[in-house]
Order: sequence, then C-alpha cells, then structure tokens
Amino acid sequence: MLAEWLDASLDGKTPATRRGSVNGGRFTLTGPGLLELVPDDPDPDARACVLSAGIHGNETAPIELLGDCLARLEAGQLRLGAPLLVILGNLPAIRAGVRFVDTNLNRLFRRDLDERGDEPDRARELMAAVDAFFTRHPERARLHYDLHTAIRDSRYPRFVVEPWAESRTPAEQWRWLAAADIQAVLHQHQHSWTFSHYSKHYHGAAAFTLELGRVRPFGANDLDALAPMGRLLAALLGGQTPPGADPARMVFFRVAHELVRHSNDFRLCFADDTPNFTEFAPGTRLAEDAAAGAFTVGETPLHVVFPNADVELGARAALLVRPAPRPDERS
Ligand SMILES: O=C(O)CCC(=O)N[C@@H](CCC(=O)O)C(=O)O
Ligand SMILES: [Zn+2]
Repeated sequence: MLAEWLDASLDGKTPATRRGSVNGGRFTLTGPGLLELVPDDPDPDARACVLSAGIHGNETAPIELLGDCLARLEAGQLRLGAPLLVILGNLPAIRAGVRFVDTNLNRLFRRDLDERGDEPDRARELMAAVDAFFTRHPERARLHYDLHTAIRDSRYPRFVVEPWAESRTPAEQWRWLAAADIQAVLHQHQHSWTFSHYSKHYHGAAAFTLELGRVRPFGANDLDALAPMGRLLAALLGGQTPPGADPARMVFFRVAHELVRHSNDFRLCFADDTPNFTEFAPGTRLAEDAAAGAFTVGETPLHVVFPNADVELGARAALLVRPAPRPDERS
C-alpha cells in the first residue's frame, strides 16, 4: 500500500485506501503527495520527522530512497517508532521530469507569500501540512530532512546545506550526518526561504537540505552510495538513535556571497560543467551582469556551489563559499 502510494501519487491517481495499518502504527494519506504515519508505541525520545523529496521534480534518487524505506516498513523489516510526515513536493514537475513547471518551489516557503500560481499554491499546502504535523506532536524534538540531488558534479557528492536561522542545530546532527556518509556541510549566511529553512525558522526544527549525488532519471541512480543515508532514515523512522561518527570526517563551509542574476545579459565566466566546491583564486572574474557589473574574487579564494546562469531574474545564480570552522570548534 505505501509503495503504491508513491506510484499513485506520481501517476496522479487517488489511492483507494486513505487510512490503514503499518508495522507498529497507522498511516493516513492527508492530501496529494502527503503521507502521515503515527506509531502505536513511540519511543519517548523519537523525533517528529518530516522527510521530503521531489521539491524539484527531476531529482529522483531521494524519491527512490524514501520508496525503499516505505517498502521495508510495509514488508515488516522496519517497525514504526516515530511520528513521520513523508512529502512528495512538486507532483506535476516530478511527472514531467523537470526541476519546476513555472517557478522554483524551493524559494517560496514564507508565510507572507502572496504570489499566485500552482507552485505558490503547493508551497502554501506544504507549509500548512508541516504546521499541522508539528502542532500534533508538540512535546517532541523536530527534524526535517529535505532530500535533493544536485545539477552538477561535486568535489563532495553528498553534502548538506544548513539553513540560516536563530535556532541552533543540535550537535548530534553532525555525528548522524557524518555516519550517513555526508562529506561536506554548507552553512547559509542569511534567510533563504527554502523548505528546510521554513521548518528551522518557523518551527525550530533541526533542518537541512541534503544533496544526495547528481540529478538522474528514475532507475539510473546509484542507491548503493546512499545506503548509509538509508540507515539514518530507517533509524529515525524506527524512533531509534541513529549511528554516529566523528564530524571531523566532513568539511565545513560558510556562504560568503550570493551571486544573483539581475539582468537578461548575465553570464558566469567559467565552464558550465564546473563541479560544486571548485576553488577560484583571488582576482578571478566569476560573473558579468549588465545591471550589476562584474564580480571578481577578492583577497581570499572562493569556492562555487550551485552555479546556474539560467535562473529567473532576481534569483540566485551561485553561492560563493569559504571553509569554516566545525560547529563544535566555534567560539
Ligand atoms: O545543483 C543545483 O544547482 C541545485 C540543487 C538544489 O536544488 N539545491 C537546493 C539548495 C537549497 C538550499 O540552498 O538550501 C536549491 O537550489 O533549492
Ligand atoms: Zn533540488
């Protein structure tokens, strides 16, 4: 039934059953692409977990990873021990195999959003679903992993973006992510209005955007490389403490500058296939924009992440980042 939910959501069909039992609990399909699971006998320390995928429609590995977790729950190989909200984000974009249909859903997660259209409407539905879920479990620590894959190759194929917010990320997260074979962490420097930022900013959740390899079509993903991440998700679903490892395995970066596309006459001055985290030396010209002028690296090197010249006007065309101290080493 749960694995069918995934297929039915992607096919645009209404599943026949909206409620039912799973090993250790109950599930409810609360809306298109929205599956809520409640354990009968939750572990007292279990987190209230939001796991989302498909916020960008062509990022399929996370959907396969979540499908695998749900199939194992259904087969009785996992037992539900934590409240869980599973989300498939942009259903029309997933069906079309594109990043988005009209506008980038992952820039719309703000409560004062007044834009109109399908993606803004979906952002409002998803924000309401997250609000209702966390409100139903007020006593529990909150967690949101928003699972993505990146457009380009990367010097660190698996990395997380930590959204900026007032609340501090619990130290256990760095140990869990290291054990899940995450290779790098990127701290945001300002509000970003992404889905993970929403849960951290408005709900104080431990929240990340996880980049789990590169964009590929369904069936072409290397799920073996994601087995340690699958173990982290399975432990969260089971309400157990996930395995931990030394965070020093990961490399930490912080955003220094956001390159924004201000005009139609905008270009990045490096090759399209430049991998994420590539370093550029002082004096290198990185972008030219008819409205904002050129951007050149200053006195310290910068690494480029998520370069994309083909974004909407006013949108982020790249993050420029620098190595940062580990959170446990910060003063
Ligand atoms: O590879 C790329 O250029 C984009 C991959 C992607 O979708 N990344 C997320 C990161 C969100 C964040 O900054 O937290 C995005 O751009 O929405
Ligand atoms: Zn994405």
